[in-house]
Amino acid sequence: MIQHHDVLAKAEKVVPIESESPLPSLINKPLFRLESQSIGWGHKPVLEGVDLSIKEGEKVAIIGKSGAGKSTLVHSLYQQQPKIIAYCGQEYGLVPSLSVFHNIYMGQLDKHHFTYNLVNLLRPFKSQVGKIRPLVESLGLQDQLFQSADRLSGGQQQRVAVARTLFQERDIFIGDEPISSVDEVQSEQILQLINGRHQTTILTLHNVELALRFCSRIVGIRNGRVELDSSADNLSPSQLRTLYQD
Ligand SMILES: Nc1ncnc2c1ncn2[C@@H]1O[C@H](COP(=O)(O)OP(=O)(O)OP(=O)(O)O)[C@@H](O)[C@H]1O
Repeated sequence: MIQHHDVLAKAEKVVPIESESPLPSLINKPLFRLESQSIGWGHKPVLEGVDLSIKEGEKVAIIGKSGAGKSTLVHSLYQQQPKIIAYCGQEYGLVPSLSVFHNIYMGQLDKHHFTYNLVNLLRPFKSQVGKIRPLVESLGLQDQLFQSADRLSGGQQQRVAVARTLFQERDIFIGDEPISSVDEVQSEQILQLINGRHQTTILTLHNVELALRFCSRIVGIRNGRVELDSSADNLSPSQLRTLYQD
């Protein structure tokens, strides 16, 4: 369980900032705000002194070398408002014996009655197949729609996990390395899909070129701190690569 340490005693907890406006869609309101926050696991902080405010409509890439604390940060953000966030973690969490269709359908399991889900498990409703088919086509999985997940390659499994997260149709998409196992072309397709379906996205990425192309803001983590927080317009790939140096 991620702990928000009170190392900095008055540090504000990560809380959604309530909009006071009757027209929230017209205002670039903060969804997350961290102030001098220490974040870690158990009693061990991974990140300290984190100041981070993320507003509706932002597309944020979290960059940093392996072990820097990217997952720790995005998972702590997810924990703040899990009901409005579609979260795609590094572990795919697929049910191996179930088909691609059924694994993706699980993204909306909570929207239907138990009986409906049971019938759909045994004999998929045409309406649900009709909703999921375009998604699998856009991810190049149309030939695997009724293939069980345990017969997929690693990259195919990752695309199913992304599809299941997209199928949740939530306001905010948080992806923890959602393109780590797919090729460059598929990476672009996935990032286009995520951006096309969500106004607000927070992605941990290792590909700095794609981060600059698909995200409007780059947050760089190094040595347990947020070392960079800038508009993507002002940055080059070589500048981002310095975050990977010791
Ligand atoms: N579930 C967990 N329980 C305890 N410690 C954890 C857990 N997950 C990560 N950590 C620790 O937190 C630190 C940061 O890990 P984290 O996974 O956030 O880094 P990362 O930047 O996402 O790395 P990667 O790019 O390899 O995914 C590491 O020291 C790691 O051992």
